[in-house]
Amino acid sequence: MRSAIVTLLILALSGCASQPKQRTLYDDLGGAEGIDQIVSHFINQIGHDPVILPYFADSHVSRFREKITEHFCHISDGPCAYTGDNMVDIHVGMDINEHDFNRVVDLLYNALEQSGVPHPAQNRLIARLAPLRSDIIYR
Ligand code: HEM
Repeated sequence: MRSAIVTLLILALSGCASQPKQRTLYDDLGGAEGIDQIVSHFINQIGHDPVILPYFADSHVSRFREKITEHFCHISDGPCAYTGDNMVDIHVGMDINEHDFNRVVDLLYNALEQSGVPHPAQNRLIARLAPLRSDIIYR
């Protein structure tokens, strides 16, 4: 009886060990700390870009930081809910063209590079953001 219980315990424990948590894009971006760093570099990139900065003239950096952090976390399968506005509502009235959209993507690439994110993870994040393009441009 005792050995049966021990066997069951061992089986239960090895069952736990054989199901490791699936590695997510969030993990590959460096988790919460990594995304914090990416967002800091991204905001810095925007702050130095003469074409993109004017779009943010009336924005609150602290809110943008909080919501874009949640957004990147959520879209990369991290443990966060996105509590900001939807993509259309945010960008409506900005009349963003394709050129400026691509420019923001380039700024994000720069931020990912500065944060030391490996290239495959950079491309995976951008691939998840790309489908949002039609909600953002010409609104
Ligand atoms: C895939 C690309 C993009 C994503 C995922 C994205 C996402 C976001 C998010 C999450 C916010 C904060 C939402 C909130 O406050 O509730 C935001 C705000 C903003 N975005 Fe975007 N965005 C993108 C592209 C762009 C582009 C291309 C521009 C301009 C060229 C832009 C300009 C802005 C501005 C100005 C704000 C601040 C709005 C405000 O303060 O009310 N975004 N964006």
